[in-house]
Amino acid sequence: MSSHTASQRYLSTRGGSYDLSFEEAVLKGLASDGGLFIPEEIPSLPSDWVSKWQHLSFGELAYEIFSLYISPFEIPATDLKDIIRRSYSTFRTEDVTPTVTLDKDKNIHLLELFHGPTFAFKDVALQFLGNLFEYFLVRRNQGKTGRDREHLTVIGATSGDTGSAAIYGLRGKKDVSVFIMHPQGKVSPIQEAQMTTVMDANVHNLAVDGTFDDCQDFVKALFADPEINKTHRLAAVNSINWARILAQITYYFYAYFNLIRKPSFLPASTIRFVVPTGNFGDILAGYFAKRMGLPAEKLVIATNENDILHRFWQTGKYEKKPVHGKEAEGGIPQDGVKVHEDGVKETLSPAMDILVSSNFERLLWFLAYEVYTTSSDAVAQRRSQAGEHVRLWLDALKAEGGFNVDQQILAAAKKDFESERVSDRQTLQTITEIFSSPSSQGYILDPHSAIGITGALRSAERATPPSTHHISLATAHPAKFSSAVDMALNGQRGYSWDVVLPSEFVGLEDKPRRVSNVKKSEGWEGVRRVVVAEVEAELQAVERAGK
Ligand SMILES: Cc1ncc(COP(=O)(O)O)c(C=O)c1O
Ligand SMILES: N[C@@H](CCOP(=O)(O)O)C(=O)O
Repeated sequence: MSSHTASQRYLSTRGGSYDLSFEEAVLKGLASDGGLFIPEEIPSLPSDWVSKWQHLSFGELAYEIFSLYISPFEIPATDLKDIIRRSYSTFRTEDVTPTVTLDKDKNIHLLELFHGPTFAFKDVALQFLGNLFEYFLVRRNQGKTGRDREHLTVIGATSGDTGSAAIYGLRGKKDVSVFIMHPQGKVSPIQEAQMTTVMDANVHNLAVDGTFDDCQDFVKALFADPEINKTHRLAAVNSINWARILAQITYYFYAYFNLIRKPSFLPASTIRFVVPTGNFGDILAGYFAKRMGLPAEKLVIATNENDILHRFWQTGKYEKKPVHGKEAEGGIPQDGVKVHEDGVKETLSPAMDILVSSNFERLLWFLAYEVYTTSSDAVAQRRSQAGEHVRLWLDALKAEGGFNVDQQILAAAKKDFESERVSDRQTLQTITEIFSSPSSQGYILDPHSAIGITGALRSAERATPPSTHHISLATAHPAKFSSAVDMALNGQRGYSWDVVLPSEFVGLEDKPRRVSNVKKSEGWEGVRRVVVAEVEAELQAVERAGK
């Protein structure tokens, strides 16, 4: 009997690697052919999943879901349970990801994902990933000393939230150095302070004078570089890492169970999840949940004015197209709004200022598999055919800045997803309206979560049957984005910034910081130089300290 089921083995979306274990997929992060890892098969739920799972705690539910993707021969049940317990014990609420109802009449609910250490949804996955890295390293390094020990060099790109969540998940961990690139001046002041005030020796912040996409390109270039891969074991914390997606599946199920317990949820009710989307990681976890059997009628992608995904769902064309300030919907605040040469627009929801969404590649693989392969072919052949389609699309994106899919692929994408594009003007309006609405009682949304709620309200307008419930994902705490929140709420009765600010953030911006600057013009080779030098210095310091 095989020790791994198909859902516990991993392949690359570009067809270059297959039959990898969960540990290999997680530690490699990105496949050597440039593809992303996905399980060879999406597991189905046990037939009694509702009765068996509906009263489980968040951690217990996570264990049931993770076990479908991780063989117990790789991580024994007791160890996996312990990793999960430690990962979610750092959250400020026992519920981990509670759901609140914002509008009873319209059945709009908010899934709050910001109760972890850095106040953003990334903590759900990165607390887990940090402990997972540690677990694998302890196991691999047993009995080894000095330079014989395996050392992970974690490289990440952030538009603000992944960086802080990764740093908090990995700070102080043995045998791991973590390098986080952020676009200089384009993350919020609190996000920047969260990252750069962490003084643990294994944490390295790099400020790049470019956009998030530049940082993400540097990460991918480093993973593809044979030179650094010879000397360093690189690992990914971005949602290119499969464990990030896996960990995010849990809250879709958890929210579902919370919802079906509500008296307003009737047997005939349907559910839509609305997800503020940038890199397509969060919503991809919803897609996995849906494919596993979670009864979600649709997943609604809500983008800001960086709307490559929305345009794809409208036209079937995935294209990096410059967004011109004057053309942008809503038109405010236009003065001083920067549109970068590559087309990324600086919006009030900066964590979603992303042009190319990494995880879209994972969805493309499943669409190609569904549309272009037939069940009469051998499974291995079907997988490699799907990989070949993905490779061609991604090559065209690189060479020509975009690609078109045919109507069949677009129709398959529309089966599970809808999309909405939300302007800055609308984002502010939603924050104001929700705050002043009697039904939501002064609730303060952060701008990303406001994009989700705007999408939910629009979807509710057209959703049939009328008993549709919308669960919109609240991806960050409002205190992380003071300028947008202030812009929307200043002067509103009952609003004061002091009420928003958690004690954890008080004084954070005055603490000493450590960050190195990297010029975009130095390219990924410039980043490589910094990484190599700083890892070496760190290892020498560990040796000197005799640890
Ligand atoms: C606050 C916030 N909301 C939404 C997103 C978009 O999530 P995803 O990139 O998984 O689509 C991000 C960043 O990724 C974020 O930091
Ligand atoms: N919004 C993200 C961008 C990186 O996305 P990831 O989910 O792939 O890590 C951020 O906050 O850094």
